[in-house]
Amino acid sequence: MDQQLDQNGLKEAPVVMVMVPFPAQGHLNQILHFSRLISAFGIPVHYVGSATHNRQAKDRVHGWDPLTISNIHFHDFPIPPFLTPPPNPHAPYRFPAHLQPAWDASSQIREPLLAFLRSLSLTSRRIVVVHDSLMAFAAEDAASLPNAEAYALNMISAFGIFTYIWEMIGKPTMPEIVITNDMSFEGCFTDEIESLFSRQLDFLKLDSGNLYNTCRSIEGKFIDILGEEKFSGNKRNWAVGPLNPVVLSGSKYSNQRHECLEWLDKQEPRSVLYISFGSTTTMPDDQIIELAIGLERSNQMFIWVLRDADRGDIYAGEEVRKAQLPNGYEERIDGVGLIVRDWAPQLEILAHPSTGGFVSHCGWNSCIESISMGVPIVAWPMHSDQPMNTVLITEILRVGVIVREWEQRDELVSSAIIENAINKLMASEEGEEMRKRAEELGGAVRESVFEGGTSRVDLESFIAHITR
Ligand SMILES: O=c1ccn([C@@H]2O[C@H](COP(=O)(O)OP(=O)(O)O[C@H]3O[C@H](CO)[C@@H](O)[C@H](O)[C@H]3O)[C@@H](O)[C@H]2O)c(=O)[nH]1
Repeated sequence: MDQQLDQNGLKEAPVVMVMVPFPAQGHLNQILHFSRLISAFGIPVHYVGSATHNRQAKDRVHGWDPLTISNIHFHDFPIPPFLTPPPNPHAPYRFPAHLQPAWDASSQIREPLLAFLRSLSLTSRRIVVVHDSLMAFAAEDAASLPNAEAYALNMISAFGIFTYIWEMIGKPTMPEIVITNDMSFEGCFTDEIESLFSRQLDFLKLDSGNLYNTCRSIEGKFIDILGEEKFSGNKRNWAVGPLNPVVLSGSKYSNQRHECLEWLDKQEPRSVLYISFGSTTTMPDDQIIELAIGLERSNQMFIWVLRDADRGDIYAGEEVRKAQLPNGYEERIDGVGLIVRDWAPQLEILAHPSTGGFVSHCGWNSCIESISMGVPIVAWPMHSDQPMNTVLITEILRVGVIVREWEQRDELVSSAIIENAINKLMASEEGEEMRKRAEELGGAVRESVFEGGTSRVDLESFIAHITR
């Protein structure tokens, strides 16, 4: 925003935005994509975090290059050293509890953040703090300054947020919603993360409004419900998603195209299944074997990203487990399947015309990236909001099939179950209908971010509000 003249003809400092992300890939990513959208309005954006998490966010972004945007400024704040243990493939639950030390240490950015906000406060007309809903202390810090205000950027689906609040307020009857038995967060989190959520509740009351990474064509009904007083306490809401670019250009990877994209170029349209479980899933060895066999028996072409969950510090350099595949597997699948063990360009893979389906744990980024590229999903939820996203994908939007019900989460999923779910999506009439619905929905979602689309209108309304 250019500097403006106030009524005395003096130059007013601009509105500036400070982004406060939560240090996990699926969160760093969304707030960085949001920074790109905001910076396009000429508003200076300050993205704050520890050096390692800022580096991670920049290194892994897909679809655009943050270093080409001069009004996004990264600030490395000191945090105490933290343990960065490997994920435990044999833990009794799939939640990535090994990330807890990184999350605990990152709460220590509060002190440098407050000092930074105070200094900006002296030179800016207004500071707009946009924080992850898990870093809501930033709302209290904003409230301590005369010219700052805070907004929560919600990183999960509106349906997921609705269900979470609805369970918390005692599951009131809601005639406009079909309530099903699988609408519950039971077994999704550890006690530590539940306690982190509860610590945010008082801070969140200090926010001036809520931003959502979703759009009306995906979940208009739930966006409306979240606008009701009992859900948002009369705060303003803006649904500005998908935050990921829907047209990919200027990627920092464009000069060094990943080999899997070259391989995709050679395949038939919509023929390839993409398999990836995000950045927080670690499967035990026996489950990896069943998945390998199920994939092979499905006779589909595939790209499988076979990685463990991230560590708290992805640059710490400790050894990474190399998951074992059945004997001779990689030779047998040569020409049919590709195993990727490094960081895959997911957004580019989903946008590629040869990609026809996605076996996903249903993290919200994966869901909204897949929906915005028109790719249907084989849903295999592991923890957190993923079971709720599965309900949204398979029952509400009907753009996917489920691998196994959430109640069976502790059981080994056999190769036969995996093979059936894959073939239902990739090689059945029902799957074809889902693919058509996914393509239509993708088209509507992409339109929503262009001129006149609902998410664009909400984004412009948010900009008008903060620059008032
Ligand atoms: O090789 C890879 C693996 C992942 N990704 C990207 O990494 C992100 C992964 O995010 P997501 O699909 O949301 O999964 P998680 O990493 O598991 O995300 C966590 O954060 C999300 C946002 O709160 C929640 O919805 C999830 O349940 C939670 O596990 C996506 O943008 C992917 O495109 C890649 O680009 N390449």
